[in-house]
Amino acid sequence: MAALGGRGRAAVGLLLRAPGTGATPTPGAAPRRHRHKEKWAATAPRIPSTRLALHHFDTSYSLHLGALWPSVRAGLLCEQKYGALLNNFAAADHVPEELELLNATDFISEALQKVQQWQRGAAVGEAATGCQEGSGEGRTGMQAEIVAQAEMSSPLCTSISSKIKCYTFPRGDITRFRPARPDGLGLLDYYLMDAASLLPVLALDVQPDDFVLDLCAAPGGKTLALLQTGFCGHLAANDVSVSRTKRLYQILQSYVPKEVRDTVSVTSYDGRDWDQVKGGTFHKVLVDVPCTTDRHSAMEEDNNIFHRRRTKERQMLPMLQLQLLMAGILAARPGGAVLYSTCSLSPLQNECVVERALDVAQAQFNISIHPEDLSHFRTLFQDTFSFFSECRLGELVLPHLTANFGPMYFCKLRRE
Ligand SMILES: C[S@@+](CC[C@H](N)C(=O)[O-])C[C@H]1O[C@@H](n2cnc3c(N)ncnc32)[C@H](O)[C@@H]1O
Repeated sequence: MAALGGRGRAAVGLLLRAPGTGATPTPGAAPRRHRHKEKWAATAPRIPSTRLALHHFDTSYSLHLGALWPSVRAGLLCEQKYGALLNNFAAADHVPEELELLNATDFISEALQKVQQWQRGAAVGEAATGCQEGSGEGRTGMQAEIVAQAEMSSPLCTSISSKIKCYTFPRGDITRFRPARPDGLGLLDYYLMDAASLLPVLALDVQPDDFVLDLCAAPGGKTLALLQTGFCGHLAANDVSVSRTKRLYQILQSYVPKEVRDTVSVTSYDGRDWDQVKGGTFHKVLVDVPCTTDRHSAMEEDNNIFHRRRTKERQMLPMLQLQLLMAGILAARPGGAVLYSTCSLSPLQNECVVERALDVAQAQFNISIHPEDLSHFRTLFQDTFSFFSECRLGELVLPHLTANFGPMYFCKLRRE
């Protein structure tokens, strides 16, 4: 594979000059190279990266999220909540019962049941009022609401893979899951992850025999979830980091039987060059990009992208994200879907990257892309997650003390 100069990368370089794609300056920004400043820098007390991150978030997110920011901030600074993704490949039939005894529920099947109830409620209401289908005449306010909910949620109901099961504790319940256990063959019974990370996988809506590309796959939580659908005809899992790719191998080894692992190809390419290998071939592409990982940046000094030494890398993130998204778009076949996701609240890394990709795809490649409406996710999963209702494009899960998942941004694009 060529190291540089993929079609997407060059085109993005030409078009990415607009203001607003760079990260905002923070107190951590590198000083200009003057002798006296270097001397000062060597003796100045080191500001923790977590503090720099919080300062940056306070400045930009208070503007973006307004009155919601203090609550989201508290969520970021408190213990994260997990979900237990059941491993369908393990012999673990007893696990659902064990988890339900603890008061955990599978939030996906619960949401599907809710839609079915709404649909039944809507049908009964229509019958009772003799209201003509689609006309809406004669509905009470309550009936109209039920019908609206049923209609909004039905696209998801038909598309969601009910094979993915993920248990979470109810809002406000901060019980922790026990560590995963092996079955008789050594496969672990569940995978603990941020339950909001499953939403991009559900939105991708993998269908039987789909060719799926996971462009930034390591350490592999979403790869594992994609495999739980049982639908991937072939799964290409790629990540540029060799060390993180090893972690992906370990997860596959611990959760997936050999015959299924054999349908997965793991590579360590720079994802920006992917179109030079296998352009236009995938039905579904997941582009889960590197980002400011806001929760980690607010809490952990280790490997923190707000460290002064990483200022340039951080400022270049939106460019890298755009290049990766473009590579994902070029890897999708016409009619295929691309799912872009981050674990950041930053609109510069979220909506702005998607909007720019739509422009680049049209202007440089004559490819039309349509963002798909995922607002029914908000209706369906409102009991489990707190959503931001004002994204220009895509959906955003906000951390909240009673449902401390996310942040998770996801946006689905359809290639024409
Ligand atoms: C948010 S993480 C992915 C998490 C993963 N999808 C999961 O669910 O476990 C982003 C990943 O992008 C990878 N990455 C960074 N730059 C990349 C590039 N140019 N090409 C491919 N992967 C890249 C990083 O190594 C990192 O593992």
